[in-house]
Amino acid sequence: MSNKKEIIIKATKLKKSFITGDTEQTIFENLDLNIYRGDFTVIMGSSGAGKSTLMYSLSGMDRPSSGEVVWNDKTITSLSDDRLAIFRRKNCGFVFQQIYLLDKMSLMDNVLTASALSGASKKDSVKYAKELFELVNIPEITRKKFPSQVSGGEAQRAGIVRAVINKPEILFADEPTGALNSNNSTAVLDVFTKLHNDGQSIILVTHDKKTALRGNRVLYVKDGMIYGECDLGVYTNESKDREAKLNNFLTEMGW
Ligand SMILES: Nc1ncnc2c1ncn2[C@@H]1O[C@H](COP(=O)(O)OP(=O)(O)OP(=O)(O)O)[C@@H](O)[C@H]1O
Repeated sequence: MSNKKEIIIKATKLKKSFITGDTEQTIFENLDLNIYRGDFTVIMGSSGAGKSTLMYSLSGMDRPSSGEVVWNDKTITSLSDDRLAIFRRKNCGFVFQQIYLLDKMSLMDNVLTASALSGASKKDSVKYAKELFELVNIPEITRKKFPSQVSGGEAQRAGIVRAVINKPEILFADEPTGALNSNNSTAVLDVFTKLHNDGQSIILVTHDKKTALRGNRVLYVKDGMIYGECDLGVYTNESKDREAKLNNFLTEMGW
């Protein structure tokens, strides 16, 4: 049997620059990158290095200035805005540091609203939502609460349920534990680990080493390119070996 990993995203010669006033700032240029199915890919790098910008280009949330992003056989960089929005809705789940749940709806209704937009049947969605709420450890009583009535960790876990309810090909996360305390953070990271163990492909941007340890592949963005990458192997627990490997890698990268 071949161990060759299947590519989901192939990015070629990506360039992204922003023009502010009369100054052009190039964030990355000539960047080539493959993202593989089933990987938990972590993007690290110093503040302002372009981690989020890269994630936005890969997911179609933003367009690169030039270059190509191909998902399976679909070149998303040449889709119209409308088609790109449909593509994203179908293929991407997003989790951010800020949790954008709708305040006037229960956690369950927030999730069901997201699945209704995808055209899934209500019965199937309710069944799957219940499974996911179990997975993220949110009991039935809490699912009926409004976002203002739950903890930050519970709200973020519900946000993750909403992000994966439509079975996205890739779950994208940008500092998903950035606003959480240590216990809530661990509970959220445990959800990412469970999803990854169930086969979910994940791309996550973080500054945090503890978070990065949950991934199996760490990319380091620096000087407008993927400066280095580290194969951490699959997370089982925060073993000293993986931690040492990540520490050495980050030192090499100039972290
Ligand atoms: N819409 C925009 N207009 C102009 N400049 C932008 C825009 N978005 C990002 N930038 C610039 O691009 C650079 C990279 O930003 P980005 O948010 O990708 O960095 P990052 O590595 O994720 O940083 P951090 O870790 O601090 O969140 C920054 O210098 C930022 O100011």
